[in-house]
Amino acid sequence: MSELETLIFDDAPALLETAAARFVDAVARAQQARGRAVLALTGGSNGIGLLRALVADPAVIDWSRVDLYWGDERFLPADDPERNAWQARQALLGQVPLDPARVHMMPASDGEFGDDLAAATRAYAKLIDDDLAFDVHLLGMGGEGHINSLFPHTAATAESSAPVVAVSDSPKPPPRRITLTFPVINRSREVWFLVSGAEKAEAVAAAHRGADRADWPCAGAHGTERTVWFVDAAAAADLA
Ligand SMILES: O=C(O)[C@H](O)[C@@H](O)[C@H](O)[C@H](O)COP(=O)(O)O
Repeated sequence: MSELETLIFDDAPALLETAAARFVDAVARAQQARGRAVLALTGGSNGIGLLRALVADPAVIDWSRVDLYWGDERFLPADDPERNAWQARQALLGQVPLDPARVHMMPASDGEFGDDLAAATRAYAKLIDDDLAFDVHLLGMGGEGHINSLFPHTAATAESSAPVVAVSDSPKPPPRRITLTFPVINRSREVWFLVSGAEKAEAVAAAHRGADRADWPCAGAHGTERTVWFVDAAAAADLA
């Protein structure tokens, strides 16, 4: 039976402090149980804020046994500061002893596949084996409830088999993106939402009442073992 935990904090810094401590613990537990920790990172202020919080004491994690993937990415040149991977590298990844072979960034538009979004998407899908389950999949969330690049009422959000899809017309710029889908998000052992701000309150409440994921994508993401909502008081304002 999967557990739902909703943790409410005064503000985003308090939320990130606790999420970082729990992250360290989750990585250690996964490494102890299965020899490695398989993680899906996310962008946004809190997704990157969590990585920044970890840089304070990086030695508490055995980075050599961490496998990193991304929940979504903007299909832009590798050195574009809008890319989640670029921001993650600045925040943390450039400063810890990761095994480069275990850092699976989504392709950039000036990489191996050039500007071919479909080929880049297929290549990333090859990395996501049927039995790959993230120990922790981090998620930020937009005010309309999007997670990764799964926006309300879109084909990517409705996808029920492909683990990775291309988005060519994202309602939020930039339009071209690559995203993991619900079939793979929902194989994760733990799904963690990192959400702050009053503009997120309606979506937080929709997810907690089990809304339809087509309307509120955030309502469709669950860990097989645990789903944790780290929210600040403003984002929790509409919870019963
Ligand atoms: O895909 C994007 O264009 C955004 O970066 C987005 O997905 C972001 O991660 C969420 O909107 C949460 O962002 P915050 O953590 O900044 O609220």
